[in-house]
Amino acid sequence: LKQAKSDVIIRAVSSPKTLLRAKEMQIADETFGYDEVEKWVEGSDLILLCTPISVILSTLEKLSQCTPTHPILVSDIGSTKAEICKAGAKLQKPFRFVGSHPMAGSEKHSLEFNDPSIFENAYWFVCPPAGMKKSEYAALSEIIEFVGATQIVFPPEHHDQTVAWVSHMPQMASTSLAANIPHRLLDQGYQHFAGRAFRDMTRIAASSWAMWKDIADTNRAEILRAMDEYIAGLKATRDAIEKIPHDEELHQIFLAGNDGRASLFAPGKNASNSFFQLTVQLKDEPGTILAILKPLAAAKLNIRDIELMKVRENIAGTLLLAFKTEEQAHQARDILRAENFEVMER
Ligand SMILES: NC(=O)c1ccc[n+]([C@@H]2O[C@H](COP(=O)([O-])OP(=O)(O)OC[C@H]3O[C@@H](n4cnc5c(N)ncnc54)[C@H](O)[C@@H]3O)[C@@H](O)[C@H]2O)c1
Ligand SMILES: O=C(O)C(=O)C[C@]1(C(=O)O)C=C[C@@H](O)C=C1
Repeated sequence: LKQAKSDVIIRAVSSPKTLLRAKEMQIADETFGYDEVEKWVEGSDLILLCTPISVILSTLEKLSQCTPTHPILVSDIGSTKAEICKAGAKLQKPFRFVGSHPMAGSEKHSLEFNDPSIFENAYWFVCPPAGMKKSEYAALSEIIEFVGATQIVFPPEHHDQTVAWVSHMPQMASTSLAANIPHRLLDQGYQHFAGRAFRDMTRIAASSWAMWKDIADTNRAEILRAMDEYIAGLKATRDAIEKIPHDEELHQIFLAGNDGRASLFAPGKNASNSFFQLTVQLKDEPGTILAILKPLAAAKLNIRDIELMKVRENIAGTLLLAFKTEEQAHQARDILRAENFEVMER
């Protein structure tokens, strides 16, 4: 943001350790401690609250005690919206509040894991109160656009119902899976035999309790509903397996699963831009990723997404590359094949 808009002043509010690091990384112009509320409120145009939800709620309470001298747009990135928007609506002028939530993140935290491309092509929910004009939250929309995300305007309750299914329940499923590896496996060290499926499904089990306890607390009913639906589906799959060799029921569940997964990538309502993907087998030697990226950069091919797909730790694995157009993907495929890489289209 600083590079694109030199007149923007970024004020960071955090712990002394994080503020020091933010200064070193040149991502903050001014720094403030948590308790210096009056100081960081006065003179700000936009305040974006990025703490755990309970702290967003208590900060909104603190803001309501402040009397800044000019208009301030307040927003947040909390993963649930109904309760936060209700609290935000209580802020008086010159504050105005609009809730928001980027659908992108990571199980990792701290500045060291910052990823400037994390919001690229992600959806970013915005929940304005009834009657608020677009122009009143333009500063937030500008940030969303700047980081390459797509703004989706949604009512807060509708947001919470939706993300309960597509984000919160999957977190609970992942956590439950990782929390329940039976001792008969752990005691023998057999968890190390886990393939990519188990590793993919449990990546977010490494997520922070500080973040998720507040999500569970502020979207309890919807998470319970989504989990009940998921558990019923899991039970139906279990029961279908019991009926083998009369396995038509399981077959139908697999077909429905194929369709559900494919629906994530299908064009249609709310579909994000589709991508053309390649997989490249990595060679087990130093600099292999650079050897792939360098000729693509030289050909000015813009990689829209990149993922290191490892089957196990400590092996070379596969690199997944995504391009915006089929033509770019084909050009990349030909360049890499000429460099003797094994490339497949997905
Ligand atoms: N991680 C994700 O995938 C993700 C995605 C979208 C939205 N969110 C939301 O973003 C918010 C932050 O999550 P995160 O993953 O960035 O967590 P994080 O742990 O990386 O960052 C939380 C920040 O809040 C600060 N903080 C913690 N307690 C505080 C307190 N008492 N007073 C002031 N500051 C405090 C921490 O110092 C840290 O800088 C949450 O509300 C979460 O729901 C997270
Ligand atoms: O680490 C991840 O990929 C996440 O799960 C991030 C994720 C999600 O995609 O569900 C989790 C919670 C947030 O509110 C938004 C994003």
